[in-house]
Amino acid sequence: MSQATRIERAPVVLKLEQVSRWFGNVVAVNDVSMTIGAGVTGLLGPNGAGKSTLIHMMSGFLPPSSGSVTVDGQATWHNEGIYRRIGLVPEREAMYDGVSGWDFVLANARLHRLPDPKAAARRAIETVDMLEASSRDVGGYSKGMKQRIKMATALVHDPDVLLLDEPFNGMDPRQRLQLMDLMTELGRTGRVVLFSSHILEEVEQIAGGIEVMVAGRHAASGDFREIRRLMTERPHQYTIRSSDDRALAAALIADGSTSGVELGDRLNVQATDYTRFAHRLPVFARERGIRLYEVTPADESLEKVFSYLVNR
Ligand SMILES: Nc1ncnc2c1ncn2[C@@H]1O[C@H](COP(=O)(O)OP(=O)(O)OP(=O)(O)O)[C@@H](O)[C@H]1O
Repeated sequence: MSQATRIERAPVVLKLEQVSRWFGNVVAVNDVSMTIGAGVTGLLGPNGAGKSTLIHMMSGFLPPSSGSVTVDGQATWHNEGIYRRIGLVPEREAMYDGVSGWDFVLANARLHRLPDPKAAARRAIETVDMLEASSRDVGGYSKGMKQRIKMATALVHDPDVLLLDEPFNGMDPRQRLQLMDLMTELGRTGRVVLFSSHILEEVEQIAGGIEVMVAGRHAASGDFREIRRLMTERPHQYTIRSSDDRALAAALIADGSTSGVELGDRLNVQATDYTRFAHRLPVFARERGIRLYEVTPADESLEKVFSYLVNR
């Protein structure tokens, strides 16, 4: 992706004060207060934690049941002036297959009543490096390409606040890196860039600060290293696929960084010392000529860590 516009702007503040939102009897967001400033912030939490609900309220598409969500002191809900300052990349795809990427972004530029919608659409599409493919129909795009066109749509009016719901879903490693660079650049130019994820490692790579949600509640906030340290004190579970799971399991069990391994379709490992495990695993594999195909943090373990944060 090409570099985002470098225009510096006055730092923006997105503020939530005692925000709750319920759907019938379900409390999706429960008394959440947070202040998010310029830069990249990760909104982290297990499935169903309330991340999407929070993002919808931040974007002004959903009213809080109680409390307030403001950008620079102005409520986001039902506020047209604020809509012009916010860009949203929703988790779900709300795109028409028979429409080209170009038309999709242009339609949004027109909805924002931009003075030169074509120039704005072109700039946004260039930013996400999709100019060449933009004349093709969205139906033929890969998941990653759709994600980039959604991003162009959110950027077309050059918003101060960019909200992204699980933006890395379905992206290959190269696309992930490109998006991470773009988000970092946007954050550096004074914008609020907030993205949700349930994957800790993703957030770790780009977020300056993090906000952790668990079961609708605000569980932790602020410095990533501090929260990470709390998390590393708990055992982490990983699922591994390799060319020789059995030999890898034997090596790991002999090492002090794991407290348990389970050999089935895949190799499940419980790492007690995360740093040592992350360092030793590739070394073991290389020494034994084993190829590592996949190392994935298992979600349940993160959920345990999250609930640990809430209950501490
Ligand atoms: N429109 C709705 N009607 C009823 N319940 C809802 C609605 N939207 C969300 N919920 C409920 O609110 C809770 C929080 O959901 P939300 O989608 O905000 O979580 P999330 O952290 O984004 O999860 P995920 O990572 O799975 O998207 C869940 O229990 C969900 O079932």
